[in-house]
Amino acid sequence: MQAEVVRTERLGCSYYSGPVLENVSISVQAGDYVGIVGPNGSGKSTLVRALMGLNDIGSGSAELFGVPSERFSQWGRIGYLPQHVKLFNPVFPATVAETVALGLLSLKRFPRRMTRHDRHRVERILDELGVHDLAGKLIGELSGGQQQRVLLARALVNNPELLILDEPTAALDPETRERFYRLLRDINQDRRVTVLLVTHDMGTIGLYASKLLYLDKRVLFYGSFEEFCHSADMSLLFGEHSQHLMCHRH
Ligand SMILES: Nc1ncnc2c1ncn2[C@@H]1O[C@H](COP(=O)(O)OP(=O)(O)OP(=O)(O)O)[C@@H](O)[C@H]1O
Repeated sequence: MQAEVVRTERLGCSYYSGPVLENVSISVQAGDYVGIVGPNGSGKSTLVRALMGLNDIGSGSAELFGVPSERFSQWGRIGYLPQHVKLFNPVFPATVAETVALGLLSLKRFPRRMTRHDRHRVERILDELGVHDLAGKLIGELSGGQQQRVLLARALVNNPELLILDEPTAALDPETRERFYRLLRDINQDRRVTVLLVTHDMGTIGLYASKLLYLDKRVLFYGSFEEFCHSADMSLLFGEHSQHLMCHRH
């Protein structure tokens, strides 16, 4: 049996303005690549923020690696790339290597020192993401796509088992976006990292993700792409043309 990485049971979240998510029940298995889609304001970011302990859970429950989220503390097992990461100011005084090293240091207790092994890990991940030659550059001098790769390197430097990304491709040009998606696919397939990816790239996500979560304050669909593509309910919801566009792989 595969290990369960994320489980929510009738999860609900509210802001002062009212409920945003209701009755969300999902189970994510190790190795899954879940595309989380839905219209603006449908609660996608709220869901991943609730999993990360950044939003309160109003009702129901969530578990990470089998541990109730309120008691979960092994944050090194999760890499998180939040939405709207501000691109860095050109004079921000940190190099690429230092920015990635922060991903390691932030999980250490005081005194927060880099070991030789840590430096090696930073170098290796920069290499894997193809930004090794930028290691000594100031992060603010890089293009948006390069900065996004560096932020992904920071999220990956602890060798997380689960990677949660909230609209990571929003600022990328189409070519860089494709490359980013291929990179994530390789991370998911070669390293067996479980991926939860919030996106509006409805036409692209079908090429890469193994499961689809369609949210609109509640779960409208959760299952494999095969199920999605053969669902008459989803044809009614999206229209056959849009469903076909998302299903070109299947
Ligand atoms: N901090 C907050 N305080 C109050 N309301 C909020 C807050 N954050 C989000 N909301 C509201 O909650 C709802 C869901 O927002 P959320 O950001 O989760 O949606 P989303 O599906 O990620 O949207 P998008 O695709 O536009 O990024 C929206 O109506 C939003 O206005």
